Amino acid sequence: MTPSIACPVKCRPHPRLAPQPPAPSLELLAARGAPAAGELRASRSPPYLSLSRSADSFESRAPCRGSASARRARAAVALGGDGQSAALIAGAQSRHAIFSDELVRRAFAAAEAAHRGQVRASGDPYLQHCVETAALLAELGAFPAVVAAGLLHDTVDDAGLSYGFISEHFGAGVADLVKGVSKLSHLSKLARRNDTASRIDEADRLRIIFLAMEDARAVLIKLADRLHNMRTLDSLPKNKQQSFAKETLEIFAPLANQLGILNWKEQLENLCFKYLCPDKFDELSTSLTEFHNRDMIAAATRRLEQALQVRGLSYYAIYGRHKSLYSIYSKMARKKLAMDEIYDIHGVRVILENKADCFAALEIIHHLWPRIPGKFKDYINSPKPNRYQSLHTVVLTEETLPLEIQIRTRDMHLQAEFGIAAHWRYKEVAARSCCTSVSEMVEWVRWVITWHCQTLNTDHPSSLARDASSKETHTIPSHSDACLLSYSKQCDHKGPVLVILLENEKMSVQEIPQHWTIVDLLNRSSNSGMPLRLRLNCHVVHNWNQELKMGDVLELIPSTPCKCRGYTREFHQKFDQCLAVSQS
Ligand SMILES: Nc1nc2c(ncn2[C@@H]2O[C@H](COP(=O)(O)OP(=O)(O)OP(=O)(O)O)[C@@H](O)[C@H]2O)c(=O)[nH]1
Ligand SMILES: Nc1ncnc2c1ncn2[C@@H]1O[C@H](COP(=O)(O)OP(=O)(O)OP(=O)(O)O)[C@@H](O)[C@H]1O
Repeated sequence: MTPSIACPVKCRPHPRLAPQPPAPSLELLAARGAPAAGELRASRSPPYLSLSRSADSFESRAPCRGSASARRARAAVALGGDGQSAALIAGAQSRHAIFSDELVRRAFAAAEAAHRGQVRASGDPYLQHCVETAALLAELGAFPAVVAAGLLHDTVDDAGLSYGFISEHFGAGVADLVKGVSKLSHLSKLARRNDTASRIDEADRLRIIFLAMEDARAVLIKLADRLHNMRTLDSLPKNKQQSFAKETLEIFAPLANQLGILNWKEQLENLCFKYLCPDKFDELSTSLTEFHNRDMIAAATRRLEQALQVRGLSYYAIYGRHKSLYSIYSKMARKKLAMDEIYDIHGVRVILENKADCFAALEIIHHLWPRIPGKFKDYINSPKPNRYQSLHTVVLTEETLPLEIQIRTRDMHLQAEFGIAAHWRYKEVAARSCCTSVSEMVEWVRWVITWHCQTLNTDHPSSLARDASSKETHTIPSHSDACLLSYSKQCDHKGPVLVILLENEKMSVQEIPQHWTIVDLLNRSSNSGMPLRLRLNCHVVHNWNQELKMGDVLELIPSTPCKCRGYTREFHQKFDQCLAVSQS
């Protein structure tokens, strides 16, 4: 007898990565890649909420209110917040049980006190943004610490709470996450000011830095923050909408894709599309009504399940997805096609045990629906150069619409999702350079996120997540000092090092060889004279001969231009000595 839609499957761990997080089940992959059959979302339209915001940032900043907000936050943590917040927390709790968690409730109280009086441009309380950011993380199934950090993510930058305060009340783990999000926000702001998104290579490098310099969970929180901000972009002036949308399209949506959070990626892209090309967005949305059938995938999936059962063919998963509007638009532009020439607006995927079952399923499918000539591809017998394997066919359904069906084994599926044929890589990096160590690092982060969400995911429970008691026994894996995929100082990874250079508020993302020092970088990049001082990751630099590492932010604070070109090590040794003497 055929099993139900998705039985838990033991997945093969990626052979090159250590330590391995527990492998994700196909159920999870289905849940994250596309809704499982029977769980299809009612509409693929992006949820455009009507929250609005102010000009330069997403909130109206209150005057310097750090110490007062810290006092209120301290009181709120002790007392559990004030009565006014009851409706917001109750709303959040009704959506996600995690908002009843003790740590999360205290974080809510602290965020409420810290942001009290701050409003969005729409007039909505700022706290609403914090709650929505945390709710997005809760939807992914994040740990309480991550949800708490989501609630607190702006309290350091925008409400004057300190790292020490958060660490004292919520632990160093939560404080580190908040600090990480702050760093990412800072870099993102610089990137917007410098229009980094317009320079593809720099945008690529910036994403890599984001992944390399922070705990993957801080990136998750930043993504959730950006998704909610994109959903509430309406009241910003047009130029701000454009710069947020541009940055989101080039940096945050690809990040979500690399991390395997496809649902967020699609929402971000659709929102960017709406703000960047409003006319095209409206035109395609209208045309799509002709080619889009909300119920077709669920109906086709049911029919296919029944047919497989009748033939006694077991399968691991069957699920479908509607292609997003932005993906349709991109494919039309890339291939110069009209909408009626896009055959995968509706798609279904079937995952089976072995090759023979794949071909048997193909035969069943071709009996169920007439095939569209010229659309069958046998990547099982003829794998793509990147080792992607699958059978693809397009059939015409009862609704007289094309349906693309992909058929593969679970190993082929894991290869397509996590291996060299991984979707993010196949889509985005083919045309761009991406060194092996960076690819591996992204794979690692993706595994971590997948593992993290699977373990905790409450909306799509897996065999692992069902046992609530198992939650606390897992912590997110991290690189050991010896791990080659880590970019920590101790590691001797083989790829280039990416650092951020700030000069007069101008930011550039620089690729430098391993073991380069600050002096090496200055010699290469500066032509505007000798900087008076340097700051590395916000600390004044005394030793200019120190090596730079992945994700370092080097700030040049210039003095008057000087005619001498080049910075010799000897000069800097002397300079350092002078500095040391003057500071002693
Ligand atoms: N992960 C992954 N998916 C792939 C790869 N190649 C194809 N696919 C999937 O298969 C779908 C269709 O691929 P093909 O049958 O080769 O079709 P195509 O030549 O791209 O063009 P169309 O037939 O117009 O879609 C893509 O939209 C992807 O979903 C790959 O290398 N890696
Ligand atoms: N037939 C299908 N059934 C289920 N999921 C699919 C199917 N085709 C693609 N997907 C998944 O849906 C997500 C979004 O796919 P999308 O159509 O945007 O990109 P794509 O498949 O690479 O298409 P293309 O390159 O043709 O534009 C990806 O995770 C992809 O693996």
